[in-house]
Amino acid sequence: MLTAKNLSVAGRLNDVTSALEPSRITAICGPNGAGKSTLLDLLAGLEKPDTGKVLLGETPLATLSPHERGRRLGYLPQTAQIAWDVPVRSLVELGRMPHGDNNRAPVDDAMTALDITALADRRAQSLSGGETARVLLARVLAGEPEWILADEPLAALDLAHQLALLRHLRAAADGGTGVVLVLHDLALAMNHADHVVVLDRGRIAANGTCKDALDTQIIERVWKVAAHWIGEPGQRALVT
Ligand SMILES: Nc1ncnc2c1ncn2[C@@H]1O[C@H](COP(=O)(O)OP(=O)(O)OP(=O)(O)O)[C@@H](O)[C@H]1O
Repeated sequence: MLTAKNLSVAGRLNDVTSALEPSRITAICGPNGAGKSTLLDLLAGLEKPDTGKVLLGETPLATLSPHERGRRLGYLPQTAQIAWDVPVRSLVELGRMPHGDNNRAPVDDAMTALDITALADRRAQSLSGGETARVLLARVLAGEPEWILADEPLAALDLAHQLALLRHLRAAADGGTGVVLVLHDLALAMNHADHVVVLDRGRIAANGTCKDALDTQIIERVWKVAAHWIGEPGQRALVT
């Protein structure tokens, strides 16, 4: 369990308490500025709350060494950039750094899952935006973290790569990994998450199953948009 207990950060998160379960995909949704990235940064231990704490199991995240945090939590920021112009494969291999090994299998698996094997020898800074996003995600997956914390991981991906990544994340969740995704696309959250946390102005506005948390009344209250869902479960579309 990854627990955010009574967190607050001045002006950004105001008393957020939420528990995230392993073996499922949790979507964090909410309007611009609601505090989604702030919450993810706190869950990843990259930012310290003014009050409250984050627990990984029973252990306060703040007491873990950066090394252990890096091994257990795989984090992909919203505006991920590649600082070093190394070959793509070397960049993905950096995902193994917290383990101190050069285990090839998880690196190969991650590169296959993100369809970047053909890019292995390309210089990282020569890639397109979507290719860059896939490479950085592969680095996270190569670390085989207990938790994947990703801020808008699907935003730069084309449809086929979105679906491939979602299949991979589902397989990871089925294997016990906790997957936490910040998503703006409410239909992706509705169709692919198991659980949704809706943030509104730094507070939790809804926390439950996709159907409950993304109920049209909540969408109207939080996003100020009148909308309705159409289609079958798993294939729903939001019509405004
Ligand atoms: N380092 C910071 N210092 C002060 N305020 C910040 C900082 N980073 C973000 N904020 C503010 O905190 C609020 C929440 O920001 P956050 O990035 O968590 O929102 P978000 O829900 O991820 O938004 P978006 O959908 O636009 O990415 C915003 O009003 C933002 O301007």
